[in-house]
Amino acid sequence: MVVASPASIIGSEKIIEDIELPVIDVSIGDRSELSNLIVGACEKYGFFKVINHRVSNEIISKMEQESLSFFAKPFPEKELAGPANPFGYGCKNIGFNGDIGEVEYLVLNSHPLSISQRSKSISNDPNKFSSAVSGYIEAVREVACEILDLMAEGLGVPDTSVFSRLISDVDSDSIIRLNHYPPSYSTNRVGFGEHSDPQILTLLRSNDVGGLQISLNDGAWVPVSPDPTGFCVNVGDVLQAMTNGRFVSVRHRAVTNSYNSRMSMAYFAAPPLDTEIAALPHMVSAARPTLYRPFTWADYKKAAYSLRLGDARLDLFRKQGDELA
Ligand SMILES: C=C1C[C@]23C[C@@]1(O)CC[C@H]2[C@@]12CC[C@H](O)[C@@](C)(C(=O)O1)[C@H]2[C@@H]3C(=O)O
Ligand SMILES: O=C(O)CCC(=O)C(=O)O
Ligand SMILES: [Fe+2]
Repeated sequence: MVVASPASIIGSEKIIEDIELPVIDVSIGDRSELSNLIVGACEKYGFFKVINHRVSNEIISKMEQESLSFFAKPFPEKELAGPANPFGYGCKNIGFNGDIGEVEYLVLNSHPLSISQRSKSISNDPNKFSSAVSGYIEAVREVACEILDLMAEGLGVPDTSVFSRLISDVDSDSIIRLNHYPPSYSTNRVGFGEHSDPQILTLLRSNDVGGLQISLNDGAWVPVSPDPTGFCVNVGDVLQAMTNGRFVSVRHRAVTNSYNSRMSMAYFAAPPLDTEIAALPHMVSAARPTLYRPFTWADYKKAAYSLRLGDARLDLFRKQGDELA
């Protein structure tokens, strides 16, 4: 039996308020400047904010409205869309290994057919729900593809669609997660504990209530100021492996706000299950040998789901001593 540990109270950790995280205006015309800014942010923080993207307000507010309506339902009705195994509605329990947090959520596979089937247990107007979710996914996927192409260009990789091809594949294993963190009234609490995202890239949009924090290497936490008009973008473990550690899959967490509800929606861009993940040849040299053994996305997902939220999954695939050649 797995015993859940209580969601912790935010206490004595070091919180650094005065670091300016990179904000990237993707509407600027100069592609080479844009790709250099993105590469710099991914190397230093594994994280940046995107503004002036092309996802319309209409698409975002339709999605937000559906999310609000779902979380506003009485608990027994929401439970009909659960349990999250891993898709569906979950409350407080995260994953299968005893992690808990002050959050309720809905995780959906990104395929329109799967959304449409599941929407029957989620919404009183399933067609409206599935059209809002599919429209949102299509629009954020386009932004994600554009960002991934700019990354490849900035890294000098000859095949500039090497990353975006994986997430635009019809069999891509991308998912969407809607999170709702109710106010905690007294002390701030951990809503979604420290972790890295397993996939290639995450695009997260939230309402105007803060809570997201990213971890610096020394254990200090940097709060990310909320901006409902932009996206927070972070590198996932697969992109760290494909760039041979040049980009970092940043550890992050979400804490509750004392007075207001935080709502976030995260799109996790992933490759098809049978994709073999290995460092791109361009990222490997004598001075920078391959860090990870090749694995398929299916292998990686299996490992991720067998571990706790905060475990360093990628370390399982790290080459040791004489394997480093
Ligand atoms: C504890 C877990 C929840 C998670 C699967 C895992 O075993 C480890 C990774 C977790 C995570 C983090 C990013 C995403 O929110 C998520 C959907 C994912 O792909 O990996 C969650 C998983 C989950 O909640 O099912
Ligand atoms: O809600 C947030 O700000 C973070 C959520 C998150 O990290 C996740 O869903 O993986
Ligand atoms: Fe995350």
